[in-house]
Amino acid sequence: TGSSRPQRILKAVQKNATKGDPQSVISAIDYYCRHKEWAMNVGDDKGLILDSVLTEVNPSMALELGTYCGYSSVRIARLLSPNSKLITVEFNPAFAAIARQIIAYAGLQDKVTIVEGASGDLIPKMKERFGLKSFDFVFLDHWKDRYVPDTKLLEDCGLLRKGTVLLADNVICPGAPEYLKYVRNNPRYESRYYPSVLEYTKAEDGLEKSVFLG
Ligand SMILES: O=C(NCCCCc1cc2cnccc2s1)c1cc(-c2ccc(F)cc2)cc(O)c1O
Ligand SMILES: [Mg+2]
Repeated sequence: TGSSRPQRILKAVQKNATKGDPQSVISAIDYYCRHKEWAMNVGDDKGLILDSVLTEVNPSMALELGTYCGYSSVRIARLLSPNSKLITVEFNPAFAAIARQIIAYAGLQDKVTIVEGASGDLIPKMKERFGLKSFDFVFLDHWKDRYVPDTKLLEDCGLLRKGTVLLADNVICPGAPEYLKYVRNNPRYESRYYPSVLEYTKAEDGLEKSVFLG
């Protein structure tokens, strides 16, 4: 049994990035996934949009659904103010283990909590587990058919507040058509589409930003 793709990504970070330097970790992953082997990170094109939305929101409490190798966790956490936190949820324990090491290599372990499990099970437990009122920012990057049920779950669990920003990856490729319908036809959301490309390719993809109006 050889190494996994996430393990090879971790190796590339350890070889090419500088410990404690988040930007060098991001660049090392982007270089590896563009020139050696593709992987489902949000990537550098959509990453710039993620950065700009994050800088605008400046969240104290952020949630990410879908950690994978921790690429977007590093992108998000590097821009958080002191004392702000990111909770990131990953279903696959092997992915979570790699992400923990990549986030630590970037020096961001104090800002990021990785939680393993299914979003549908974990979201209802978040308030009590983390003593939080609500999220200021949510990045959806997990199973595309979970975007709608989990958004409804976040609403029902009182984890969204007036002004919470949801940012969804892959709304074109692989696609989240039900989610686009849900947020675009819902008076409780103000939505905007940011056109871009699928990570490391020329295929069309984009991010949907939706502000919860309460
Ligand atoms: O599937 C994608 N991401 C989700 C996988 C994570 C599964 C989880 C479920 C779950 C449940 N609960 C909690 C945490 C989690 S994490 C994905 C796929 C592509 C892609 C793949 C092939 C292709 F040809 C073109 C695009 C691109 C992307 O940017 C993606 O994000
Ligand atoms: Mg994605």
